[in-house]
Formats: sequence, C-alpha cells, structure tokens
Amino acid sequence: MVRLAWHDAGTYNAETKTGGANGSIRNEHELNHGANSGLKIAVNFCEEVKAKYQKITYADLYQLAGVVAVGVTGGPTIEFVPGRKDSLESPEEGRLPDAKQGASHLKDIFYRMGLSDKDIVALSGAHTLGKAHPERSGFDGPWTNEPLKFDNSYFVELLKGESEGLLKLPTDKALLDDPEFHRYVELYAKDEDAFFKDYAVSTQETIRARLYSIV
Ligand code: HEM
Repeated sequence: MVRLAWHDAGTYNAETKTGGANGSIRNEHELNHGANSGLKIAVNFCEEVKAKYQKITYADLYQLAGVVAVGVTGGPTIEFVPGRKDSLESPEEGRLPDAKQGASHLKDIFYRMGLSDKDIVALSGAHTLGKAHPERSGFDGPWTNEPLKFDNSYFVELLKGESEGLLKLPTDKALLDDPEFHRYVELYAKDEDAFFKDYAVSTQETIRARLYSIV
C-alpha cells in the first residue's frame, strides 16, 4: 500500500505545480510499466474498500491506504487531507526511479517532484517495510529483519553494510555515497523520532499534489 501510494504520487511537476496523485495507476497500461510490477495486487485490495465507500476517489483512497499502512505497522501518524480528483491520464513510462542507478539519478527524479535531499532519504526509509520479489523487480528479499514493522532499522542496516538475507538496492547504497544523503542516514539510524517526524513531513510533501486544484 505504501509503494502503491508513492507510485501513484510520482508524477508531480515542481515547476508547474501540477500532476501528482490522481488514481491513474489503476489503469492497466500504467500498471504494466516495469516499475509498477506487482502493484495490481494492492490496487485490487483497494477495490474492496472502494466498493463499500464509493464516494472516496481512487486518488484519495490510495494515499489513505499508504497512510494507514504506515500507522498500523508502528510508524508515524500522517495527517490525511482528502480532496484529490481522479484521472485516467497516465504519465509516460520512466518517471519513477531506476533501482540500478546512483545518487545523481535519485536527485534528478525527486527534485522534479519538488522534493529535497532530506525527503529522498526519509522516504527511502519506507523500505523498512516489505520486500522485493524476483518475479516483479528482479531483486530479492527484505531490507530488514522485521519487514512488517515500521521503524528506523532500514538506516541501521544500511550503515552496517552487507548482511546475509537482507537486500540493498544500488539506490539504497547511493544514500551512503552522497555526503548530503549520508548525514541524514546517520541521523535517522541514531534518532528514530527524527526519522518519524521527517518521514511524515516528506509524505505530506509527496501526496499534496492535486490538492492545489481544489483550494
Ligand atoms: C528511492 C528510490 C526507490 C527505488 C529505486 C525503489 C525501488 C523498489 C524496488 C525495486 C522494490 C521491489 C519491488 C518488488 O520486487 O516487489 C521496492 C519495494 C518497495 N518500495 Fe521502493 N523504491 C524507491 C523508493 C520508495 C519510496 C519513496 C517508497 C515509499 C515512500 C517505497 C516503498 C516501497 C515499499 C513499501 C516496497 C515493498 C513492497 C512489497 O513488499 O511488496 N519505495 N522499491
């Protein structure tokens, strides 16, 4: 749900302040984008809720699902503001980050969404949850030993280096290479409260899009 929320929110344009979470990820062809592999499962879970509560838009529902998933797994409470409109207009493929690349690629992708170095590191901490599946991304395994618990262990593991059975994507390792990124990794590994606080703020930043059109 957290991955679904982030992938549906990934099309914000910082210059024009347009785009962002709009529910378009439910489109079959957007779901077929390589980076979205596996997200059909999360979309289908949301359909059950949508059938019961039809007034909520898909765009709000996916963001709400992400916020709830973080809360129930022990993460920070993230304020949820509804009001996004649905669209079936999908972005072109290739706007989400490529896990095989490094720090400058992450900056290119996230800056375009109006996000900062701090946001990049804080949001990457979502990999405290879940795991990679070889049949989806080609990568395998969880990032932490308790992948159903939202805590700061992603950063603790990152600083420890390779551990048997745990995954580090090239883009995770890139957070150690860049000095700006690195200092936030150190901070969040030491101070879980700082991570939770910044994660909540960065999520607000990521999911704010489209609210502009109604205020
Ligand atoms: C920094 C760039 C990022 C890259 C390159 C990246 C890449 C990936 C990849 C390759 C997977 C494995 C997919 C699979 O095989 O099932 C994954 C899973 C995941 N990602 Fe990311 N991700 C990034 C950032 C984020 C952000 C910002 C969030 C949320 C705020 C997020 C949330 C998740 C979650 C929760 C999973 C686990 C999904 C599951 O258990 O099925 N990721 N990510």
